[in-house]
Amino acid sequence: MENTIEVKGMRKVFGRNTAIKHVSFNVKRGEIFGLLGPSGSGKTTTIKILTGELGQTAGDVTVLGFDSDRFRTADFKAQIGILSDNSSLYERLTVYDNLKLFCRLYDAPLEQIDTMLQEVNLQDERSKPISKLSKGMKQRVLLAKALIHKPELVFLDEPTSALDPGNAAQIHRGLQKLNEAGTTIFITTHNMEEATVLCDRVAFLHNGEFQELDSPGALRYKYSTHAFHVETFAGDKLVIDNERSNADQIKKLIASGQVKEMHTDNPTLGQIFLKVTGKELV
Ligand SMILES: Nc1ncnc2c1ncn2[C@@H]1O[C@H](COP(=O)(O)OP(=O)(O)OP(=O)(O)O)[C@@H](O)[C@H]1O
Repeated sequence: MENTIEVKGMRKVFGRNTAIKHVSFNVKRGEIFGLLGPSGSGKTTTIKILTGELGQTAGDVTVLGFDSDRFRTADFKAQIGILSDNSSLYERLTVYDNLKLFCRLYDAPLEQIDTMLQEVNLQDERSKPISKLSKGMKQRVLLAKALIHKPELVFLDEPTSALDPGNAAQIHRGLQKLNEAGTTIFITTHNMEEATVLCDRVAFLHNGEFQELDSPGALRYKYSTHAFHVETFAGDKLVIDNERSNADQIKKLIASGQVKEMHTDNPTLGQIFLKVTGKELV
């Protein structure tokens, strides 16, 4: 199976509100796929459809070879992990006991618990009840819960939104490791840096449709003016088009030893999103 997720003409209507107008895409096996969009653009709705929590109004949705009418089966659930707003924990039980429960539920070996606690940097909290944890710590337990049964495909809805940069970076490293081991990851985020660092491909969701779908690098190249921005030690700032006819000028500048900084102007994903949709990604 080349594609882990296949979506054709997906549409979702809530009463008079069309949350997803018409969306088609594939997620390749082993890929980290990022869905980017501002609040209310339909990211959570998309994850809910792909995980069987909501039915689509129209369109064909296949995940891990299962058609959407089989998303509620235990077989399907055993192969996916989900971290979303709806994920919950038993507040009075300890971190360890929570994860033990989920291990039992999914028939996962208990040894997985300590490995997972290490991955999410919560070894010291293993005997604390959930009610005594910070929001960021709870989020990390939820992540451990989503991954405890080693699912083939993981859906992460804004996984690092409650985390400080240090913990977010650690989670990113953990997700990269997980992905290197073969897990496909579908992630939604507002965080452009997160998307740039983590995702093989990203889609921009706006007004219920995809506006762009490509790798962060390809999008940054596509929206670049390809000009060199040069700053000299004397404080002069030059913009030189990346043209063969400017090669001599660039050569001379470098030879003069006066170049303090030189870079191309590849825009950030946030800037591209704003350009494409006219909206900030917040
Ligand atoms: N159960 C529901 N009933 C009615 N409308 C809904 C329901 N769930 C979502 N919507 C609407 O669908 C649209 C998309 O919402 P969704 O939660 O998918 O956005 P989102 O991109 O995940 O936003 P956020 O980043 O704020 O979580 C919104 O207009 C929302 O009000």
